[in-house]
Amino acid sequence: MRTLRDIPELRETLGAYRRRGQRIALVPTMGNLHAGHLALVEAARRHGDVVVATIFVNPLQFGPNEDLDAYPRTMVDDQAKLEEAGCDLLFAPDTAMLYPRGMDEQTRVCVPAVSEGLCGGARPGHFDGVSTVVSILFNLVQPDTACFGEKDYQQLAVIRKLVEDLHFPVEIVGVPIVRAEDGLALSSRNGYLAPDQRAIAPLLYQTLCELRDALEAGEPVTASLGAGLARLRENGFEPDYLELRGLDLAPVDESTRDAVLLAAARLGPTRLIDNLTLTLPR
Ligand SMILES: Nc1ncnc2c1ncn2[C@@H]1O[C@H](COP(=O)(O)OP(=O)(O)OP(=O)(O)O)[C@@H](O)[C@H]1O
Ligand SMILES: CC(C)(CO)[C@@H](O)C(=O)[O-]
Ligand code: BAL
Repeated sequence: MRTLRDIPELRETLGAYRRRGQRIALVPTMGNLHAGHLALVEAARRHGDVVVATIFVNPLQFGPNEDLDAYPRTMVDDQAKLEEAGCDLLFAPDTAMLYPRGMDEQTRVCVPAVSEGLCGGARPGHFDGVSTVVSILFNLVQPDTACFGEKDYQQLAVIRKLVEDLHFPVEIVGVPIVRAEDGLALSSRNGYLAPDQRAIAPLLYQTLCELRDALEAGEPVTASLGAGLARLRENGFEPDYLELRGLDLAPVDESTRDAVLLAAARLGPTRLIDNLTLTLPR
């Protein structure tokens, strides 16, 4: 696996693949790779002849009081994991390579409506940062396919709309959430959890599972969500949100059947997100 850090070299290398008629599958990440990321690489291998991963901790999607500086950077480990997983090329630019004018002057992409509320409400500007960097990566790599995790459910919805609205010729593949044995969704930020917090963390997923069972059995939505929030708070979580939405993230109404429970909650300084789909009874 080759690691490239600059744009001209990336374009030249990808041009050669394209001239040979090879399909390119992209896996964008922020690094500190775990089995969730490697599931994206596996999906990419099924969808393309050449797998290109990117590692870039994107300052544009972090708020002023978020963990940009603390975010784990583990390049040597990540390269070994990608190589082992069958990735062909890693693009790992620095900030000046992607944003040569600096943050303030950077042209931005905004995907309205679907970026609002949920994580977009708790992290203002976050999805503009994601949409901007993903647009840049799509323009640089020009992939046939790009793989994203369903753990970041709203992000996936934002990217699907971005691709439609800006007519990117890229097929978006959503990859199911990879979990630890106790149910906790794998995430780089799990590494911030102290042992006592790590022991409590699976309760987020357990709460979603219990809520799913209650809602599928016809329990009332508002009261069930209220009980879920109370359970999280009693156990030391500070929830940002716990919501039931349609699969397209529209609010639910009497006609909604397929739906998704979405949650974000902080345990100390660590922000965890998770989601679970379900079918509401008639
Ligand atoms: N457990 C997981 N299962 C499936 N996909 C995942 C999982 N964790 C992350 N991904 C996906 O990997 C891609 C890169 O995510 P990222 O590098 O931010 O990892 P992360 O572990 O989610 O980190 P963070 O803690 O910052 O949320 C995204 O498409 C994300 O949805
Ligand atoms: C898609 C992404 C790589 C853009 O920085 C990031 O938001 C992530 O890791 O999910
Ligand atoms: N996994 C999405 C990237 C972020 O939280 O900034």
